[in-house]
Amino acid sequence: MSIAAASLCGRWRAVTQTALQRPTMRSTLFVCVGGSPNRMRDFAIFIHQELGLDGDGSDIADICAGTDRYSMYKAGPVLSISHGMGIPSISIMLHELIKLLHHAKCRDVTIIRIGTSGGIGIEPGTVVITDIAVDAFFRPQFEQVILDKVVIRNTQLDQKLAESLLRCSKEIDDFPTLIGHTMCTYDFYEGQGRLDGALCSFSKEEKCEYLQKAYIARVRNIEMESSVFAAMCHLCGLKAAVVCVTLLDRLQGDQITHSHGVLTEFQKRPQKLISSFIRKQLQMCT
Ligand SMILES: O=P(O)(O)O[C@H]1O[C@H](CO)[C@@H](O)[C@H]1O
Ligand SMILES: O=c1cc[nH]c(=O)[nH]1
Repeated sequence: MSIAAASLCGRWRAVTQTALQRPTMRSTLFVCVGGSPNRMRDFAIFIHQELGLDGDGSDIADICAGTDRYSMYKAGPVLSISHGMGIPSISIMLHELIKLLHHAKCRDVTIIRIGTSGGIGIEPGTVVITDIAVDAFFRPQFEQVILDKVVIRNTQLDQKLAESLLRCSKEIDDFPTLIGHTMCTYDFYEGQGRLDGALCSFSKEEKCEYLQKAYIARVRNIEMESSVFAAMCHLCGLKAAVVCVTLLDRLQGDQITHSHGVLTEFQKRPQKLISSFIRKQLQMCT
């Protein structure tokens, strides 16, 4: 365990056990993760208000304030944690989180990544619930190098949870939501077939051909964490989902051109869906 995680352990145990012991909340803990510390703070405040907890939540404290590697907030039975960008970053956070959940004896944990992504052939603003994460070759697997060996791990997410989330989205009906494959890459630019990075070694035609192949392989969005997230949660027996809004349609271009206001509203969509889902799970009225 890293120093950051070790110093958190006592506090974490108190935090998670309080959540588990709340009689009205039942023994359910929801962990929501996403790249940006600000987004995850906003989500913590939003869910605090949605759950009708005391106050407006604006004084919520970062449980991980001792490190700037990630932020963690607690609102009732919900933990909201940032993980940075990319597989190595989320993987470190998940190792530490899963150990802490274990030491705190947490049971019945549902973990959901709420993020952003690039869509393929779907309207920008669509929320994609991932059924399986695939790699850049459209294979449903995550390759973990351990010592000098490549270990292949399963990237299947919880199908029942994905279907429950889709049902929940139909009740909100404010924005399009679908279930599809999510491609997880190691890079935002060349790794996602962008022509506008500092380096680019392929033509527009090659890029279009690749993204069309992805669409045919049932990939509906691209992001950078889902495969290791799915693999680690699957191996550790955590019920997990990935719910990402698409900021653009990659078949139309590479640059995110919507206004700040539109993008802010898009980023709220997975949060609204997850809030509605959590409220239902806790059997609160919508
Ligand atoms: O919206 P978040 O959770 O930050 O995730 C997406 O955004 C980042 C790229 O801008 C990558 O980490 C990608 O997975
Ligand atoms: O195109 C995009 C948008 C958000 N995040 C990604 O990884 N890719």
